[in-house]
Amino acid sequence: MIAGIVGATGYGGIELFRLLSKHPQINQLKLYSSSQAGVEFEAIYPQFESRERHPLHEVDPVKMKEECDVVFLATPAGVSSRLTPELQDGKAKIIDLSGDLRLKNSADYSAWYKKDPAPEPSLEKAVYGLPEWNKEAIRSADVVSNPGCYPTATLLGLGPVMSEQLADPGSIIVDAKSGVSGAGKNPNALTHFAHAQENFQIYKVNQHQHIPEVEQQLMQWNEETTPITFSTHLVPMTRGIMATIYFTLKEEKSAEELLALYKDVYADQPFVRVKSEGQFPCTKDVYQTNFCDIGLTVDSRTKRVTVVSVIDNLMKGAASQAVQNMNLVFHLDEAAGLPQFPVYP
Ligand SMILES: NC(=O)C1=CN([C@@H]2O[C@H](COP(=O)(O)OP(=O)(O)OC[C@H]3O[C@@H](n4cnc5c(N)ncnc54)[C@H](OP(=O)(O)O)[C@@H]3O)[C@@H](O)[C@H]2O)C=CC1
Ligand SMILES: CC(=O)N[C@@H](CCC(=O)OP(=O)(O)O)C(=O)O
Repeated sequence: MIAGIVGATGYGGIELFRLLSKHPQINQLKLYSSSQAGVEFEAIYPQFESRERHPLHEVDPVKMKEECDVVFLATPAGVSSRLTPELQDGKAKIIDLSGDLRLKNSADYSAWYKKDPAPEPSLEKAVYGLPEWNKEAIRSADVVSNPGCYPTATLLGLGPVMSEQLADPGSIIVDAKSGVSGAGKNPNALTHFAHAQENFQIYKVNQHQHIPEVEQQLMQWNEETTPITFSTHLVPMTRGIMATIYFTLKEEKSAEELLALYKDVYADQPFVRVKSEGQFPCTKDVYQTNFCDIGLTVDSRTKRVTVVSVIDNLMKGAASQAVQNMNLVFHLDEAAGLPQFPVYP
């Protein structure tokens, strides 16, 4: 198969390059760049030097949709909303890593992303690529919209209790933290080393663009969903997301009962690992993997549940989840080309 990566020079694109280079079903990689066509990928990133060279090609959807079997769009918001309509009627399947195709209501996209939305036919075609909850639809999709990094951790942490109508939706508070690579390769005032190191910051308070994405999926599970509190923080580390999620239950349950539910729901999902009682995950447990690790407890005094969900933002939060989706779209082994264990320590 031939895979194309648009935005290959960005953090998500580099991670796709690394994974797809070793994927058993990919025999050729075509890389596209909007700013450096003609330059070789290895000239920009010599750490990826090998016997093979990868020239960066111009972003030309007419060519791409016929020369590739699958095209990954690892581009900033506002790009795939324009590229997808031109790409979607060709041979290539599309997997978009940006937020452009995730929100079914285009007014929500305009309000939260402050950009023009994708056209309706593209939004209608796009299948939300959270494999653990949407596998069958992904298997027959032509266009997959890869979930956001924070929503991946949050939704995997909330899915079992929301789909079983156990959590009181109005009580949900998500306290999420991300490593700096979540902001992409270009530093800004928030992510500049001198500001971010030895610092811990909250950002986009009540304004994060992932809020409507999380609420959209919660609504699928429970129509009584109301707006949630969702806070994001920048941690001075490179990779990793931890979402600490708080809510109350509609009826009393012990941690043991909830863990049994989570283990049962995710029993057949190769990339979700539920911890044993009293154990909680940390971001290094999933470093450079496609895993989401989940731990939880119930506070016997407040009756509040605490769920802790961790992922690697560049992997399960972006590139490796995109490869997992590609595997499903092409009916391959869901784990093909994905690392089994974290890099540790
Ligand atoms: N970083 C993360 O942890 C996550 C990122 N995402 C999303 O994935 C997408 C990629 O993120 P990330 O890799 O971090 O971002 P980066 O900023 O690191 O890279 C984006 C790449 O997109 C390319 N690009 C920029 N403008 C255009 C354009 N107009 N047309 C085509 N390509 C363009 C650039 O490459 P070139 O100049 O060579 O074209 C750039 O290298 C974003 O939408 C992001 O929000 C989602 C989940 C997690
Ligand atoms: C640390 C950091 O800045 N993270 C980014 C994640 C961006 C992202 O993944 O954006 P989309 O999913 O909307 O494409 C943020 O919070 O905006």
